[in-house]
Amino acid sequence: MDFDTLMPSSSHVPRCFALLPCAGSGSRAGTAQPKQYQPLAGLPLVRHTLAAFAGVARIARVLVVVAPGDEMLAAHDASFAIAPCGGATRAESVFNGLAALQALGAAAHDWVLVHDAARCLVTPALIDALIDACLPDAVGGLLALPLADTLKCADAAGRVTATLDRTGKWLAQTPQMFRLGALQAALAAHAGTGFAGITDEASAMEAAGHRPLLVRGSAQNFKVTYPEDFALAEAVLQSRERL
Ligand SMILES: Nc1ccn([C@@H]2O[C@H](COP(=O)(O)OP(=O)(O)OP(=O)(O)O)[C@@H](O)[C@H]2O)c(=O)n1
Ligand SMILES: C[C@](O)(CO)[C@H](O)COP(=O)(O)O
Repeated sequence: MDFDTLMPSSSHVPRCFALLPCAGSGSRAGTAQPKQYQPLAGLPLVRHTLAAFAGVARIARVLVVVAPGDEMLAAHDASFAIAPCGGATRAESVFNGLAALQALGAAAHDWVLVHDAARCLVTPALIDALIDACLPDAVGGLLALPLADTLKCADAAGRVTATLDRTGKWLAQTPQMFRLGALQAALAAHAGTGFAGITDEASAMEAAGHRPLLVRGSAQNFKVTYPEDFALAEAVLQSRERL
């Protein structure tokens, strides 16, 4: 175990923790190693994600969930903790990570910001905007973007069957910020089905009857998923260095 000890909250003021699921295989990325470790602007991709969270003063601790046996981040500094408890799905990795956060001293009333390790272009400003919007909220919420394009429905042959009304439709991003205890309970309800249909934290919270807050994210906060995404992510990082 690579857990650092964290003192339990000495007051009732909820703290903010970050939980980075980093245990995927990156099968759509076409890289030899999991995409989160692919070099990007001179650093493993996940290091850019970690750098963004390191720039947010209100984050008490960052926990990275990796696959069992994954040593890629083993030689790390004390700026984050690692839990080798990744599961078969993203939701299972998050669920296991929440228990690891509790073992580090996080409490049920603390906030958890769950963020894809693969969204390496998130910025401190975006994370702060989510925290600002969610701290006063009873439920919590997520970064997301209103659909910018016309939305089509397809058949199995790849032909359009309908054009859907995009009014009120958003693309979910991360971070997604909820109280640790509420998120844990919401996810636990799906453990028996292998978290079927739970593709993000908000979907678990919605299924539990909550209505998460949508906070406008950024097109730059995309998830590196396909081979062509690496060059785009690198170009964005390099453009920021020039600023
Ligand atoms: N069992 C899993 C699956 C995914 N993830 C993490 O969840 C994030 C978002 O998932 P996605 O982009 O779908 O990553 P992969 O599952 O790795 O990609 P693919 O579906 O292409 O295999 C990534 O940071 C990934 O490492 C995880 O921690 N545990
Ligand atoms: C959580 C997420 O980033 C929201 O868009 C996304 O759903 C994760 O990717 P996956 O392909 O569903 O694992």
